[in-house]
Amino acid sequence: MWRRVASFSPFISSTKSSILSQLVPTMKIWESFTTEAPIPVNHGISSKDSTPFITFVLGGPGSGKGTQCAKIVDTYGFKHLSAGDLLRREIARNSEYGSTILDTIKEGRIVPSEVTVRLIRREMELSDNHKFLIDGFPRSEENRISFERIIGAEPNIVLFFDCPEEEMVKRVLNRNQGRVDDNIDTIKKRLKVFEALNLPVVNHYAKKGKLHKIWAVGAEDEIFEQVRPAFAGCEVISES
Ligand SMILES: Nc1ncnc2c1ncn2[C@@H]1O[C@H](COP(=O)(O)OP(=O)(O)OP(=O)(O)O)[C@@H](O)[C@H]1O
Ligand SMILES: O=c1ccn([C@@H]2O[C@H](COP(=O)(O)O)[C@@H](O)[C@H]2O)c(=O)[nH]1
Ligand SMILES: [Mg+2]
Repeated sequence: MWRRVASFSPFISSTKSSILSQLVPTMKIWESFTTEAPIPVNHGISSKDSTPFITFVLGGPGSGKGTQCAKIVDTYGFKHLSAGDLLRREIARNSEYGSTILDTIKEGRIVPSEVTVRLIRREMELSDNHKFLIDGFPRSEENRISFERIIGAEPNIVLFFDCPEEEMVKRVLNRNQGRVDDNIDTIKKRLKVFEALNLPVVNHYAKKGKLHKIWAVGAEDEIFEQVRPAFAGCEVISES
């Protein structure tokens, strides 16, 4: 059943246009990152034996995407690619643009699409698996369009974990994984960005009949029971 995406948030006061203007750092900062090894347009990943089977996993901060992805990996054998983890890895390995990515994450903004898609594409190319769970991406229409242009593929399935804001805030503040963005100031910013930009992506895939909306409140196993039907056509590798 469809539920209304959380709105009238106590944290969300800015208009969409003011959010949009704050989202990405000036492109100049990223110019050399994205041009030093250009991503061929329409490159695709056609060198792999199998056509990729792509699942996008959407939902607000703390909605439980990572938690449910672990179950999907165990049960259906997907390769989990968390866009946030790939960006955090760039920070951890002190890559040339790690500090700019760090600043963007601290501000709860969105890293330019070409940077993120390039990281995702690299992981897809390196993987022997052809079933991918892309977690926390695309966060905006611009992200979505960039992925489809650069990878040359659309997702087969899109999961959307729908969770009330109060619950998301509570979970993120209790997460205790030492993430630089798990603090109330950054959470407010992340929620504003999510509210402003997520819905068009969700609507796009709903119109295409690819969206599986999941009520993300309750026990983790109960939530996974709502996830299973989305993968009805996939082989079960382990009953969990
Ligand atoms: N159904 C649930 N009920 C209560 N807590 C949960 C549930 N699912 C996950 N959690 C907890 O909430 C926190 C956030 O979960 P998780 O990291 O999976 O969210 P996420 O959507 O990946 O967040 P982010 O977008 O910030 O990466 C974790 O501490 C996790 O253990
Ligand atoms: O596609 C993406 C994914 C993530 N980010 C940035 O990383 C943080 C954390 O992401 P999580 O999915 O919660 O791990 C997010 O707030 C963004 O700042 C991004 O820019 N693009
Ligand atoms: Mg996560």
